[in-house]
Amino acid sequence: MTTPVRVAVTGAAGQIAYSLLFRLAAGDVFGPETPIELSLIEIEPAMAALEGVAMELDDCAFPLLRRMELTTDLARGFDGVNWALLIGSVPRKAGMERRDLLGVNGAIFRPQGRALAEHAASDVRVLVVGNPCNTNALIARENAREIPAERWFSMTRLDQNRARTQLAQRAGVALDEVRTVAIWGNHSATQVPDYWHARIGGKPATEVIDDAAWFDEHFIPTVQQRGAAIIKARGASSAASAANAVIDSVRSVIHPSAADDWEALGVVSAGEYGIPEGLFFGFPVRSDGERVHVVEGLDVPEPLAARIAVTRDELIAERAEIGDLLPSH
Ligand SMILES: NC(=O)C1=CN([C@@H]2O[C@H](COP(=O)(O)OP(=O)(O)OC[C@H]3O[C@@H](n4cnc5c(N)ncnc54)[C@H](O)[C@@H]3O)[C@@H](O)[C@H]2O)C=CC1
Ligand SMILES: O=C([O-])CC(=O)C(=O)O
Repeated sequence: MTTPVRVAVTGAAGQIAYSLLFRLAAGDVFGPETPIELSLIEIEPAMAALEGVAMELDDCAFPLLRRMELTTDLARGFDGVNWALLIGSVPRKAGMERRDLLGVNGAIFRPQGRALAEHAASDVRVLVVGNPCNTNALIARENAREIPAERWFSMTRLDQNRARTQLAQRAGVALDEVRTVAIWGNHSATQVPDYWHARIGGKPATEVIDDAAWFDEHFIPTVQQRGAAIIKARGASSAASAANAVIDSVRSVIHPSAADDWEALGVVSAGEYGIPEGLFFGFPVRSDGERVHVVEGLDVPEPLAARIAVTRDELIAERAEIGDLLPSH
């Protein structure tokens, strides 16, 4: 029998988790042969709601779901986990930028980093979703340096999915015609949805969509501002699409990438494309099914370089704000 995968989900009674957990337990991420043990982590006021979610999971009678642990205790919650999906945190409201959440959310990720280093399985991989996700990931990782850099990710996949859909709709083609869409930098309004390298039906997107102004004036701002547009329309931040992006992110790490495509993930910079080492930066990445690598050697035209510099500087500024959450303090 296949060994069960043990997955911790923080914020397990929240909106994103409510769209995620049922798909995880159904096998959408690790496949129909892999049993799953869920470690559902919440804060005390949400434990009653979490009991309700767990009852619903029970009531689905998922054959793959072997065990559930419901806890507020990080040592218990992260014990032996192979994956940690760090979602639990406060979402922004209309009028806020994600970075405005650093004060309230940043402190969550320091003890979580420590507990992961002390209790998780030796092969643990961590995906940070709670915003601002790149810098929250930095806080967790800096407090858990025992976990190798290549096992940490922050989520930019929702931006990539948004970008692919915008391109497919504008070109009037099926989604799987759209390939090699990169998201550079921060999961914020400075992110760079990259149309320069995107391909549609095997050709450069800029050849297929013969409307140069559309890319800068519509495509980039639409993707950068999509989260805010959803908050305005729904009165709450994106949840089902975020959960879907969590599933896509994990799958893109554990499965080899398609030969003619790449994925979007925030990873720890090793200095690629001149990004300072240690920052969590959205890059185009490829996986061999075990390990994720940044796609290197892409030409970076000047307008793209200028935009990458803006999002890089924002991440440097965010890092400067969280000094007291780093381990030397
Ligand atoms: N990276 C991305 O692409 C996206 C990130 N997000 C972010 O994901 C986060 C969660 O969003 P939602 O699920 O909609 O929020 P939500 O408010 O519905 O749920 C958050 C849950 O986290 C729990 N929580 C708070 N502090 C916690 C802690 N210290 N430990 C464990 N659980 C804790 C809360 O009790 C709540 O149940 C937000 O920060 C949001 O901005 C949302 C969409 C996309
Ligand atoms: O915009 C937000 O606050 C939630 C989020 O990260 C997204 O939808 O991309």
